[in-house]
Amino acid sequence: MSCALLYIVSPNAEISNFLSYGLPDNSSSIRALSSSFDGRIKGKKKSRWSSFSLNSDLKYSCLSGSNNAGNFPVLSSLIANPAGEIAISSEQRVYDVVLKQAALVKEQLRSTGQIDVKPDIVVPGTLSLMNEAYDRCREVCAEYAKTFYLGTLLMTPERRKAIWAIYVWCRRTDELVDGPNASHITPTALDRWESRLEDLFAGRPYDMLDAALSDTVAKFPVDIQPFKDMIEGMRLDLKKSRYKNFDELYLYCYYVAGTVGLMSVPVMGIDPESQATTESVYSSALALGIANQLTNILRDVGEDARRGRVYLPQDELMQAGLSDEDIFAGRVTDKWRNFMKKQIKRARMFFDEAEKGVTQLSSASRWPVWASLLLYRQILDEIEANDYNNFTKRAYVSKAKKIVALPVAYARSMVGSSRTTPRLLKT
Ligand SMILES: CC(C)=CCC/C(C)=C/CC/C(C)=C/CC/C(C)=C/COP(=O)(O)OP(=O)(O)O
Repeated sequence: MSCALLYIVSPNAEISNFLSYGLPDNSSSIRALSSSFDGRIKGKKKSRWSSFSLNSDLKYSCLSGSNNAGNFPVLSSLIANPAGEIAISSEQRVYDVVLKQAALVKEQLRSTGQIDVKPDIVVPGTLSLMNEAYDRCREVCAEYAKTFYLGTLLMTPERRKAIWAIYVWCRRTDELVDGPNASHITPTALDRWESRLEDLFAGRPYDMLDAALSDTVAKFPVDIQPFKDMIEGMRLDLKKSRYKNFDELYLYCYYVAGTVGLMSVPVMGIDPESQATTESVYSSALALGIANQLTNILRDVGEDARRGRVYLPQDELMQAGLSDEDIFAGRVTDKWRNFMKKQIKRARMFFDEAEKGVTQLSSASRWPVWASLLLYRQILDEIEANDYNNFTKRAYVSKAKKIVALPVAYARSMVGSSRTTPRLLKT
């Protein structure tokens, strides 16, 4: 979740060991993959926390619409399949998950009047073990997502620990298909990873890192669905390297990044005085995940192509007079620039959608989210500054720009939700 802020430095072997700690003997492929946390980061391999189509013009014209359930932009709620039948779009399907997550939070608000962290049930000896488990998560987060980690220090102790635990689980999941041993991963290994997830949600964690997440999900209204969906994204990545249209790419982006937004909101918390609906805050969180992923895809076009992957809507490429061959050849032409301009415009729309929700988060959670949003969005500016050469130039935000972004993010985080109608008075 924090990837937009990963200022990654030399990964450390000890931390790698945490990631493979306690894997079942029969899951040697998971063990091999999980234990290889380091390689990809140093070598800057393609990350899953990285990697979108829609009938382009239609997409933009629909963007200001809203569906009947909230302020979620209906980008493509109904789409026609090649046979001309109308099908439910990925966005609509994903929105159902958003509604479910929001309902869980509302349920808790109704019963307790606030989003409360359940107290620790202290069984002698277990508290220190749990502290140790969270401490390991903290170390991983501090090592791999330095700036985000600093941001989490502004959160309440319970929230920050929970964010670390979620971060570590996402990172481990990502490593299964993006780590150095990714070529050994099979759908069966992902199935095993999913049953481990179910176990930890049922209070039966397999290892210490799982134990921290198990504790987190018992304390916060976090649902299993986004976690399962992230694993689904990994399955998709194993079998798919082309996306027919934006609808398909949107679903992929939801799986691998939008899910992170949905996992984070129940922990980050919504400002008790927020006037926004819970659904709209979840929609913004989802939009931030999608925006980050689209940006990541646009930044990494060349790197992905070298792995035989094209995470761009094939129909839009075709409409622009481009093909996979143009991408593999890496030629920056006017056709490519025009295509890229549209893709960048779409990613920015998702960032705009995300912005609406940041101000609704609880005050202590806003700063890290603003910082990650501002920094990741700047990658799009850098792609433009590179004259759209994302084949051989990696767009990155300079240290100086990052440093400037932090106080800007801090200043924005001071602006919260409107104070007129406290959220508890809303239905
Ligand atoms: C906006 C509201 C209401 C809440 C915030 C909810 C959150 C935290 C959303 C963030 C979702 C997120 C960070 C998803 C990960 C997306 C992504 C593309 C990560 C990139 O990961 P890496 O590929 O490791 O990054 P780099 O390659 O840039 O290091």
